[in-house]
This record gives sequence, C-alpha cells and structure tokens, in this order.
Amino acid sequence: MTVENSIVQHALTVYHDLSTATKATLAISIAFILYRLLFRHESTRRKELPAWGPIEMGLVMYLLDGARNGIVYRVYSAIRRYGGSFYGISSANQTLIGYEDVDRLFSSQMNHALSIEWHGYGLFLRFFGFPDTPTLKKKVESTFKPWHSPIERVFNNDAGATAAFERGNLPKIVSEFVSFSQEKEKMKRWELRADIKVIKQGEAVEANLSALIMDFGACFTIPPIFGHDLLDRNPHLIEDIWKFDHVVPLLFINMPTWAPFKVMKEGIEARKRLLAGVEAFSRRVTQFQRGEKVDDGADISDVSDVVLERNTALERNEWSYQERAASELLVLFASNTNTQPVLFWLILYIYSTPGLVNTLRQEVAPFITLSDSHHDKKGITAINTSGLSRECQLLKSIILETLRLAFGAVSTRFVKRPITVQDGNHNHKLYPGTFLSVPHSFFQRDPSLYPDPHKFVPDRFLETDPSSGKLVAKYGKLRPWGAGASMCRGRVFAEKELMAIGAALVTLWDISPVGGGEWTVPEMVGGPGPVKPKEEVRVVIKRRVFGGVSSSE
Ligand code: HEM
Repeated sequence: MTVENSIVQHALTVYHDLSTATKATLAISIAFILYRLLFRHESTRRKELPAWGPIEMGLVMYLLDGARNGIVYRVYSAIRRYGGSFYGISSANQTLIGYEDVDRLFSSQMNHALSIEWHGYGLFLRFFGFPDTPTLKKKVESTFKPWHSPIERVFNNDAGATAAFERGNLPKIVSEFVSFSQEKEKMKRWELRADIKVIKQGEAVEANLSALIMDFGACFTIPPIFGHDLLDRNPHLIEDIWKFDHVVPLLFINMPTWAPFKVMKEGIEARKRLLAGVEAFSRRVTQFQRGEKVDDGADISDVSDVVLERNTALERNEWSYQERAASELLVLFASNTNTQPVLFWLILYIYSTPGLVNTLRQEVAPFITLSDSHHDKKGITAINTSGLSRECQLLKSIILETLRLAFGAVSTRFVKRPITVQDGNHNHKLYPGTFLSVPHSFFQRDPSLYPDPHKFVPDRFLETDPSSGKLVAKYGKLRPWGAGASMCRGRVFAEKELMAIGAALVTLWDISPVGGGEWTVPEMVGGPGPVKPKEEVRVVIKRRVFGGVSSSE
C-alpha cells in the first residue's frame, strides 16, 4: 500500500467515526472551500462574467430542451429572477432564450448600455491568469477601439478579406495538400499530426481527417495575419492552439489551473509555450517597426497591417511584451479555433453525402482555374472567390447547414448602463455590472424550424428568390456569427475561407473512408462554440482523376 493510500484510508476511518452533525459541518466546509476555489473571482463580478454563468446557461438549455414538466424545471422556473425570455436565478447573470429581437437589442444604438468590453479584460484574467489590477484594466479599456478596428476593417470587409485571402496562396497549398510521403522532412506542416501512411507510392495515403484539415486550415489562416515568422519559429504552435483550446471552457468556469487532469496540465503547458512564442514575436515586430535590428535576423516584412496597427496601439498604451503576447494570442485564437473545426465538419459532410462531391465539382468549376491538364500534377492556378460567393449557392447552403449542426454561437454582453428590455408583456430592468448571454444555437435543432433536425440536408437553406427566381442560400434564423453590432469581426473572411477551401479541396482531391464502404460520421462532443468529433475519421486520400486521366499519371 502506498503512503497516499494509507493516508486516505486513515482519513476515511476517522470520518466514519464522526457524529452526523460534525460530518455535515465538514461536508459544508469542504463544499465552501471548493466553491471559493472554483469561483474565486466572484468578488470582482462587477467586471467579470460570473463563473456560474456558462454553467447556468448549459443547465437552462438542457431544461428547456426536455419535457418542461420535470421537478427540476418547475423549481428552476419558480425561482428564476425574471419571467418571459429571461432565465437566470441571480440578477448578476441572465440567459435570454426565445427573445424575438436580439439583433435590435444588441444593435449599435444599444451599445452604450450593452457592451462587449468586458471580453478583453475578463479573458486576460481568466484565460491567462493575469492579476486583477486597475492598471491592466485601464490599458485594456483604452486600447479597445484600436484593438478591434483593424480586424473589423480587414476581415469584415470584402476588399480587405479578399486581399488577406490572396496572401494565403490557397491555389499553391491546396495542390500540395498531401505530399505522398511518410518522411517528416518531406511532409507539409499540416500533415505532421495526421498519422499519414503511404498506401501506394505517389497515389494514395491514409490519414486522420480531423487533424489534417484543422492544421491545413490553420496553415492557410495564420500567415496572412502574422506573416511566416510566427509559424516558422514555433514548431508546436498549431498543436498548442488545440491543446490550450481544450482547457478554455474549464478556465471559463474558473477551474483552477492546478486541477489534477491530464488535459489541464497539457493545456497550461501549451499556453506557456504559446505565450512565450507570441511574446518573442511581438518583440521582433516592435523592433521592425522601430527600424531596429530584429532578433535572430528575422524577416518580419510579411506581417499584416492588422498586427502592425495593433502593435502600435499596444505600444502607445504602454503594454508590456507579456501583456501583448496575451492580446495577440486572442487573435490567433479567434481566427482559428472556430473556423478550423467547422472546416473539418464541412469537408466530412461534403465527402460523406452520396453524390454531393460531383454536384459541387460542377457548381464550383467555373470559378477554379486548373493548371494545364497535360501536366503530370494538375493543380489550381486561381480561385475566383467573389464568383464562388455570388454563384455557388449550394456550397453556401452546405456551409450554413454545417454551421447549424456543428457550431453554437453565444453572444454575451455586459450591462454598462441601466436598461429596460421589453419582452412581450414583461418589462425587465437590467442593472449595470450584470451580464446577459444569448445561446443562439438553442433553436438550431428545433424540428419546427428544421425538419429532421439531426440530419445533414445540403440544400436546407436554399430558397427561391422571388425577383430572380433563382435558388439562393439564406441564413433565416441561423445566427452563427452572434448578433448585433458586435457580432464576429472576421465573418467575411471566415465565409470566404470555408467556401474557397471547400471548393478547392473538392476540385483536386478524392477522399473516401478507409477500408472502403460506408462513411461513419462520428458523434459530436463539446459546445457551445464548435463541436469536436468523438473520435478521428481515418480516410484514404488520392488525387482526383480528371476525365479518366489521373492528374498524377
Ligand atoms: C467559422 C468561423 C467563425 C465563427 C463561426 C465565428 C463566430 C463568432 C462568434 C459567435 C463571435 C461572438 C459574437 C458575439 O458576441 O455576438 C465571434 C467573435 C469574434 N470573432 Fe469570430 N467566428 C469565426 C471566425 C473568425 C475569424 C476567421 C476571425 C478573424 C480573422 C474572427 C474574429 C473574431 C473576433 C475578433 C471576435 C470578437 C472577440 C471579442 O472581442 O469578443 N472570427 N466570432
């Protein structure tokens, strides 16, 4: 017996011999200590989302999703603070479900009352463990606008997003999607985690689809924003983003970083490496901007204006390099942790739905220019992203259907000024310092809105446009980008990215389940946000055969 076991056994024996009253006192004390540890920031809740907020939101969604006559539902309904669409026991946090006019409530006119400014500061404390100080709070508040406006300008605007997209050089990298090699030195960065096995030299490989697609998406997304330096100097960067992402929900509910789980330990180690990598990068960017000698002679010239402008604002507001690392890591996160899992489900749904690959190949063909078909390796030379967005409505509908099934958006706002919300016959007064969260995904599997809601239906979002008579993909009630004035600041870029990568992969590559036969779509786990596959999807990847002649022949 180990020392630990004998101590535990001794403690249990002592506990067993205690009186009932002492046992109860002890149990309450332990619960209190755990509560204080888990929700340790509660005393500062006037500036931070209460840690029980996300837990309560999950509970509310669960209760409302089932038959609404269970005892737990009835007790909860009786003790909730407001009525109507407002669900929440405390005044500090409310979950809004079924409220008809979220867009108007979160619109820019309401911005003076409902704000997202807490995000930056709250995330600094919760995700990165920064101490709660007035100086940091002031820095975050004064940098809020210059922080967001470059992202908004580039990634939420068609011209900006197109320019950023072109810097990613998708035609080149999609042609090299699989290198048909098992040797690490010959593989592309995105192949390294995919457990690639060459089945037939130069013709077919086996791979883990989720790891391959997510890393491919990240390798496409990161350089147009951060240039090549960040990715090149940090070999574990992408893997660390996914590892840290695993613990983000735990940090969100204030789980202590010392919690004895493997996932927490790995996530916190990944966070440390990520912060160190981005901190060193921020130094190099600053040296470059000041015209000084750049550390390690790094080439920073392809870093985007978004990063340069943000760094200028951080410098002006006297952010330390450590603080800048956390700030820029948030951009790395925002631009990858939603898009890449969604991209994986998109590709999986496209290839696993019978007949869809061929239909899509025809739809996207006019907007993809292929290299000379007599070459032994056919590739893509140009992608017309505006044409794809304008004309490829089936592809767009497939993206919306993927978002419906695989992504649950939540909009959270901080009540900055008193506001009265009219909700049917109710008028609810919300007080400054409290929080409001809207889980938009609540209706995404509602059969009255989406018949056969668990099924992937490619053309579900297509509607006939009354003026042109053409089929057009419409969002309807779907809100994957959040709501109101502060919805996702990268949505134009993200839509372009999903459309173009989907179109390009389907054009050049054949993907089938390993061993042939039927596809198995894995169970989805996690959420809100993007859901993850419960297990990997093992596939065989080959170059597409054009007109009976394989491009690699
Ligand atoms: C499939 C891809 C994506 C989805 C589904 C998505 C969804 C969302 C959602 C739901 C929000 C919260 C909106 C709200 O509070 O109402 C958000 C915020 C944001 N997104 Fe995205 N996003 C995606 C990709 C991107 C990309 C590619 C970028 C950047 C290039 C980006 C940048 C941001 C930023 C900066 C915020 C604001 C964060 C904050 O300060 O609160 N997103 N996104």
